[in-house]
Amino acid sequence: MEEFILSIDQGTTSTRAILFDHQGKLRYVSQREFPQYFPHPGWVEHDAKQIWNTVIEVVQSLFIENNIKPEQIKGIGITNQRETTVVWDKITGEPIYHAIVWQSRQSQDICDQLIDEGYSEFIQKKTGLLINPYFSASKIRWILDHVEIKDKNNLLFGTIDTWLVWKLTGGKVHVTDYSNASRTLLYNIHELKWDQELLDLFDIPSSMLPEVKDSSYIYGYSDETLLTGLHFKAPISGIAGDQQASLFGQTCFHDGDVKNTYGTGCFMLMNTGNKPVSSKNGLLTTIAWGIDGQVTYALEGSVFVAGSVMQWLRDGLKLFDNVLESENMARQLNDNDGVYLVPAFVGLGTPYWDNDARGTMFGLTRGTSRNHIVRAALESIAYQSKDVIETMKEEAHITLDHLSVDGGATSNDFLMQFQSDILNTSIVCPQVKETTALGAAYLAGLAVGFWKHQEEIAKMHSIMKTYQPSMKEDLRKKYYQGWLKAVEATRVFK
Ligand SMILES: Nc1ncnc2c1ncn2[C@@H]1O[C@H](COP(=O)(O)OP(=O)(O)O)[C@@H](O)[C@H]1O
Ligand SMILES: O=P(O)(O)OC[C@H](O)CO
Repeated sequence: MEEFILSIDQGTTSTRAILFDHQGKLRYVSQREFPQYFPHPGWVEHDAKQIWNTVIEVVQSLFIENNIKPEQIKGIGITNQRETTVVWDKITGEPIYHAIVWQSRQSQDICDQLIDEGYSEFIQKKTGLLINPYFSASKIRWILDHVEIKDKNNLLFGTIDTWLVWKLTGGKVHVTDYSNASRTLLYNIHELKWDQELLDLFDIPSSMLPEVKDSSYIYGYSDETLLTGLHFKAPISGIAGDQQASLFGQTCFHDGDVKNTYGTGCFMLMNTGNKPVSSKNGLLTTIAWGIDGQVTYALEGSVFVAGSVMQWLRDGLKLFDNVLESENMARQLNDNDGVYLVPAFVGLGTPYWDNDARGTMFGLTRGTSRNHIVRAALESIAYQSKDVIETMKEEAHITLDHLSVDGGATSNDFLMQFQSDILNTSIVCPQVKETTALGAAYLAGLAVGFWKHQEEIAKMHSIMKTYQPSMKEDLRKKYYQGWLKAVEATRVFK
């Protein structure tokens, strides 16, 4: 009977269950989108119970539709949208508020106060992060401030990995891994512990926090009564935040290896080995993973709105019915004709970290068509990634001979070719596009002996497609200068 690792990839817009075989090949996938809630401008929320339901649905349909027997599963890997914050009551098992999503800005005031009080350096030294509503700490504080609570002692906090493990184990295990802990603004990435001074600063009881473990580790077993009718008991043996998981899935195992993921947002991570490299230019220092008690660090550039700008064009502006159409629309034009879209819907991330910036469009004329707006949106994804790469080059003194990419939006050929042109660098797409899920599967497989070591995994990595730059230097410069001007103007207009 064939054996698999089950990977659960809980992303910002959808949940996927994927089976990988011993060769690291993607064999079966099941996926469900779930509702996004925007209760106020700049706020983004999910219903944690709906998220859990999508997990049950995708796992069940994966098994039933492909006739998979539970005993074929040798381990479960979980990877998740990071920072998104759930607080629930451990007695009732009920979340006390919606999950506050990483993109949400509702805890801005809490962050502004700490910045005004001069805590930025103090917090960056301990966590490698900036004071920003993006990270979990101010979201927890916001929930504690805004929800009527009967007994604080019964509350548990978790990022989505923690919530899912707790649900999968029938409420027995409250745990996270180093990569997710490092995104909370409460974890000391040098001492590898929850930091009491930060807990005091945000006034968060330590009793709410999960235990922090390696990213490849047997955390517990799935409760067989939960996934109805499947009698499904398997070790949960890998956890990593989705961006770190894709770094692992791209086999960026060595100091200096870089990848960029094009999903809801864009996240570029560089492996920095066993050294946390601190940034002066708006990059984040974070934990990539922990294996056998050894932590690997990464430097990260974060773009808040990338693929989601295409969803806005589809759902908000109704410029097309399917994001796949965007490629053809952009190709109708030979030039951007000076039209720029800066999708700062929830502010700007690396390198600007401007929470107050909002989306803007420039260069409109009577000749501007839907195609121009679509092209400008796709170009904005590439320009934002260039902003991050330029910062990384400056900060880490790297020369990049290629960029490994993954994520939903990499299926857009126009975008990938434009990215290659604007960076003047080749872009390399792996055979397995679901690199995030693959990384979590690798971590889970290593813990249960499905794969023996990282070298075995590295040998399985293969490339599907490479894009080569073909744009003339003067045009490349003109396009990027236009973008920088558009960003500057966006930041003035507040
Ligand atoms: N062909 C495409 N062109 C542009 N964007 C796309 C395309 N296909 C998917 N996307 C975008 O990619 C995102 C989905 O990618 P995915 O990696 O699944 O994201 P996440 O894990 O954040 O949910 C969506 O925001 C979607 O708009
Ligand atoms: O859902 P994604 O893939 O865009 O990832 C979201 C990130 O983890 C947020 O930090």
